[in-house]
Amino acid sequence: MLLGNNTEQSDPANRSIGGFSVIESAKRVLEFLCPGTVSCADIIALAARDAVELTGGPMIQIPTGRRDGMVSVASNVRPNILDTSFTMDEMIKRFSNKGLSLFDLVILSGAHTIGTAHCSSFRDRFQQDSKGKMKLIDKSLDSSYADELMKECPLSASPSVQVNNDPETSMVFDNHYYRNLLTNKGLFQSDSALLSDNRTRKLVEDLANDQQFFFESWGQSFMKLTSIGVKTGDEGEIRRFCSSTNA
Ligand code: HEM
Ligand SMILES: [Ca+2]
Repeated sequence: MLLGNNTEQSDPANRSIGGFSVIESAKRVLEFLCPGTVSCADIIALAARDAVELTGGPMIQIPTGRRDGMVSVASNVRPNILDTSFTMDEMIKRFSNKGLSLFDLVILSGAHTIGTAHCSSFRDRFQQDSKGKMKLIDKSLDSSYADELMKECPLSASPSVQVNNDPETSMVFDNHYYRNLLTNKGLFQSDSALLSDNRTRKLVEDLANDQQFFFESWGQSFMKLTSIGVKTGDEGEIRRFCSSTNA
């Protein structure tokens, strides 16, 4: 079972993930043309790869042949992802558990150059006092940026309100994310941490100054990301529908 109580999708950390119907449509076409061949895991990896290219990022070739898992339990979610509140050491640990380096952490975080976030993922970085004035809680956040965020995310805001991750070029895969970090305008605490930490500051500066360097590095780190824990051979299966296992 992949949907419903206690599955990976049911964990609140996964609540904002969308696009499942798009993956299912791609699967429908593939099953019609070429049954039992392309896994849902491959479709998702290729969709992520294509999203980067379609928004102006680097073109990357990645291997296919992933097989789909048969087990989905909510308790597997939290230990395998990061939270925006993590310290640098916690992030490094989670990444190294997957064979990813400190370099990969800085490069892959650059994905926050596109897309959006719900207010709840950064609202604890500032507070609104009784007069409506912004009080900065996290001093690594630029206060005028925090002011803007508070206006977009007032306490009265609906939980569905979203803001752009990279306000000026949220639809463009560029190195603007790193430029934002340099001016203390990282949206999540986990973004700001990359500039605050001595181990990663220089790399952030280099990426902010050299988009080509970001694009080349992205190719390498994304390749590693899409190779983690891949099932091959007789492990798993090729699902017929991405929303359920075959059995
Ligand atoms: C380093 C640790 C990371 C943390 C703590 C983190 C956290 C988050 C959070 C909280 C959001 C907003 C979710 C919401 O409120 O709707 C988000 C959005 C996003 N993240 Fe990350 N993320 C991390 C790494 C990554 C990586 C490695 C990638 C891709 C390689 C990535 C790609 C994205 C994208 C594309 C969005 C925007 C999604 C959308 O527009 O729907 N993130 N991230
Ligand atoms: Ca951008």
